[in-house]
Amino acid sequence: MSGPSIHVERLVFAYPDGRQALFGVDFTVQRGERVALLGPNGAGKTTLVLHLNGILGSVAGGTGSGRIQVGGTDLHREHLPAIRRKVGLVFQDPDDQLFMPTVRDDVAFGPANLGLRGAELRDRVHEALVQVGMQDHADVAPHHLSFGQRRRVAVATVLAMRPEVLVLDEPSSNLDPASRRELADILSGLDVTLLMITHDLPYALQLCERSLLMDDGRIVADGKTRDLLADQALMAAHRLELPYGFDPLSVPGPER
Ligand SMILES: Nc1ncnc2c1ncn2[C@@H]1O[C@H](COP(=O)(O)OP(=O)(O)OP(=O)(O)O)[C@@H](O)[C@H]1O
Repeated sequence: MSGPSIHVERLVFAYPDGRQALFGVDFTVQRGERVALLGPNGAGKTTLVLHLNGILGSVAGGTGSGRIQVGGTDLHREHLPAIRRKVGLVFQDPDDQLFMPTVRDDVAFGPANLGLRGAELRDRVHEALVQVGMQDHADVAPHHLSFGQRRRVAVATVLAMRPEVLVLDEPSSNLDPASRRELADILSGLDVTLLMITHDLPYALQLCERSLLMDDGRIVADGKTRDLLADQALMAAHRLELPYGFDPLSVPGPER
């Protein structure tokens, strides 16, 4: 299926304390695209993604204006349950998402709330755990897993809702190189639209053909990740730094 998956138009937002975080954000992400959201601390990245399923915005405090559509549905108060099924958020800290006695219970929580029961629920949970390679850990308590495994289970809790859009906040943070690579393989194999906040620029290059660069509540660049990272003036102007010796032009990008 093609067509826009996320469409944001003239999005403006100020927190209840008056702090303006978004100053008119416009972008569209097509279905199945993988897009990195880059930018320095305080650029507005989290504020933007929290709008995508109505956690923030005029519906939930603060003042704002603009238009958000997910899968062609306008984000209005009356569509919030539908939008929240379409947009799955994976937070930076998996422990914010895991609170049940076992991995299976955590992954079942969302679909059970949707009304799934019995074999249908079991199949849904198994499918999500297979997607992240954690099917052999279904009966384990999440706090007995490694951080990398907990992050994969957090992704599974969201995938079990069969979202159209998967939004990840810093998916590679605190992962060792092997876990980082395993997660990249999992994410690149998913059939979803993916929007990923990251300060890990090589990870953005590896996973996302396209990047949006935010600063001061605005999108200041939108293009191929490789081109953005190779633009030294752009990078310096927005306080982004590649690891020492890393040449974005010498690394193969995502195969799509
Ligand atoms: N709950 C809040 N109340 C008031 N201001 C906030 C709140 N959360 C964020 N802000 C402000 O909004 C602006 C954007 O913050 P945001 O967290 O969206 O940036 P970010 O790009 O995600 O940063 P980081 O990379 O550090 O996570 C900042 O100036 C921040 O101080």
